[in-house]
Amino acid sequence: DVNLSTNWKIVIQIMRRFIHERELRYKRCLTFSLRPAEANSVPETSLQRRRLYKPSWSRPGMSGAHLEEWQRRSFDISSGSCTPEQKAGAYRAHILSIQYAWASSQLSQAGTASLLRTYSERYAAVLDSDDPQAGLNNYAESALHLARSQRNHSDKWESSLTAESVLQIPSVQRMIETSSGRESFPVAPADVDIPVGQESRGDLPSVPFTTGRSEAAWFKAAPSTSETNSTTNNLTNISAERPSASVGISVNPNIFPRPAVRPQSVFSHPSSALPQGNPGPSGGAQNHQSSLFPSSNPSKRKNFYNPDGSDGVRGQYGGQGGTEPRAGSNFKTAREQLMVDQQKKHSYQPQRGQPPGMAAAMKKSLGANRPRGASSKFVSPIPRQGEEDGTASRNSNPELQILDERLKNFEPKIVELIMSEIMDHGPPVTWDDIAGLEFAKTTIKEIVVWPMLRPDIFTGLRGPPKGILLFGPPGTGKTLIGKCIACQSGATFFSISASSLTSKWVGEGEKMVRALFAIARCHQPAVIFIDEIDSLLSQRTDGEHDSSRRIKTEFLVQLDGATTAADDRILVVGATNRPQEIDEAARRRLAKRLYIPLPEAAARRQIVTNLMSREKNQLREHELESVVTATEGFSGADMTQLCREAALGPIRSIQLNDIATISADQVRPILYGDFQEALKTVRPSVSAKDLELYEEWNKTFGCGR
Ligand SMILES: Nc1ncnc2c1ncn2[C@@H]1O[C@H](COP(=O)(O)OP(=O)(O)OP(=O)(O)O)[C@@H](O)[C@H]1O
Ligand SMILES: [Mg+2]
Repeated sequence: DVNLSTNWKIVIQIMRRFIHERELRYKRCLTFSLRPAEANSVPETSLQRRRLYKPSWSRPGMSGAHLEEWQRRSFDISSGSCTPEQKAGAYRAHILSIQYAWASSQLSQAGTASLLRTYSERYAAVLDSDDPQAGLNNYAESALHLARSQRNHSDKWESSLTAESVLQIPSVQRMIETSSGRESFPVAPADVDIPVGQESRGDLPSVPFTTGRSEAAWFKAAPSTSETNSTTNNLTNISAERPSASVGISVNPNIFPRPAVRPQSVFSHPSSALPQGNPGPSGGAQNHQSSLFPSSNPSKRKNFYNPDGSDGVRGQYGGQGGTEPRAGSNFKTAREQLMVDQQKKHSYQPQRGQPPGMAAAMKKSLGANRPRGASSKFVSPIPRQGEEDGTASRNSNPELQILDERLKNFEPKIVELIMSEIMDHGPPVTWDDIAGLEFAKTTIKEIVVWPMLRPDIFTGLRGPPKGILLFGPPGTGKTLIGKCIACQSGATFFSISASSLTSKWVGEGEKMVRALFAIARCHQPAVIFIDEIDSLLSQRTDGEHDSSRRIKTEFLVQLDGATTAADDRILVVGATNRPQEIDEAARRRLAKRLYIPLPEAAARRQIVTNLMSREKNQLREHELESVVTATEGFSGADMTQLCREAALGPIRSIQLNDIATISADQVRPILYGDFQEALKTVRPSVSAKDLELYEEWNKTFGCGR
């Protein structure tokens, strides 16, 4: 037994030695990049050993320095004695070296891709592993620690800043000023929504917007001002440095695709991504291995390390965790592009409550394409993208939901058609552009403009009427007044023609009228201007077509019916030169019936003066008086026509041959003689008999003095 045990001891010793030798050989292999066969035959003499052990990197054709580094790290990693941090560091360095080797054309693309895949997997494994011996899994922890450590700092802001006081900050003021200079900040819709909440404050040491409230506060900034808007830049930069989830800045993707980065992958720019310990989804970049490198062109390869990440590898490594575009990258996914398109579609709206003179009137063809503004309350029920996207900011606004609710029973097509009737801008018309008609202008200002300015005073009995009728001979400025209301009232202005409310489909016409009033209710205060209203609200007769009758009925009901709320701020303004044809029920509802007569002498003088002030003329005072006297019975439109005709006089006096060559300042000024000539051809368009009818109707139904 004793012998046997001695033998066993010998066997065990031999085995130990064998194992030890194997280990040594293995280490030699690793250290000197020897093939196992070479390592087997270890020479005895030191000279032989030195020759054989001469590291492979010093052999010709090998990039020694890098390979040595490689081998050393490989050894570190495989020795089993290194800490997870060392391991991760080594793998990271490996990845850098591989990238470097590839960039300097020392490795083939395929080889690089495969090496990168291998090491990124290992690196990710170390980072992700929960095992405290073998893995780190603390990158989130360190980020959170960072956030927590700065919380005290941010708490100071909490006490001093509120949503209101943010606007007092000089940089914000500057930003607003700069932006308002470009007309983009106050008008454009909110595009970047930055909720700064409790969790996020710690990560935003340089963000000046902290409300100190537990709920998110939203600060809105315009996108197009990014170069001048330093605060927005700040925010964007911060968001670019850290993933949005941890920073707490969220940009409403439905409105504006902010330039932010996704969580970095291990392949991202080495200096920014790797040391932060947040490699992002480890598999992310692996899926992009095949398209890892820009090309085999060395010059392009140099872009690999392009620090701004706008080109080269960084630009190409999308990662797969995020949905937002990278900073500095123009790339947009189809979804992001769709959002941008939607944003463009719904980005501007006529400003209700806008100061007089800011809006101007022009009709647009398609309401759906009309951009809307920041203060827009209306959200067309058509797209509803926000709901699909779960866009919180839009849907959380209860007012918008109510508006949607009100319009949900209407077909989107009809809503779109009505929306297209809203006039939002165009050549501005001021009250001074309307010559004469002082009584009408004052009354309209009383009814339309003042109640908009002081709705608190104009209540109860002082409340404005629901309808105005402008009647009078043709060309006296009824439509002009409508345009002026559109510009000056500050209300949402719908310019409706009878034809836009009629349809070949039975029942469609009434629906249109209903939709019109529903939308106007959503856009209060609103003015619905119906030019040539006689065609829409003519007297109801027996032989009349059923559909037009129903439209009229619906109109009357909407204007003043059981469902009409007393406090609705919708004003219907009708204009006609055939007031006698208007239905009596409609007449009652258009409570203020204002006669728009032919211009008096003073008004005619004003029209001529206004028009002549824009042209070169030598009309003396007494000559002007003669023109005014000679144009008794002319309407405003006739006066305009007369001036146009007179203005052609100087041109007519030029020889036909000279017309092609003469310069504009060589054309002579307009003279009294031209007016005399013009008066021979321009005649008043309103007859005395017609005038009598208007006078008569005005006496019977008009509200004039
Ligand atoms: N009071 C006015 N002051 C200045 N210009 C006027 C005035 N009235 C008419 N005009 C000129 O006549 C043109 C036609 O006026 P407008 O279209 O308002 O007439 P209207 O009353 O609507 O006519 P209709 O009843 O035929 O529709 C205007 O574009 C304007 O140039
Ligand atoms: Mg008109």
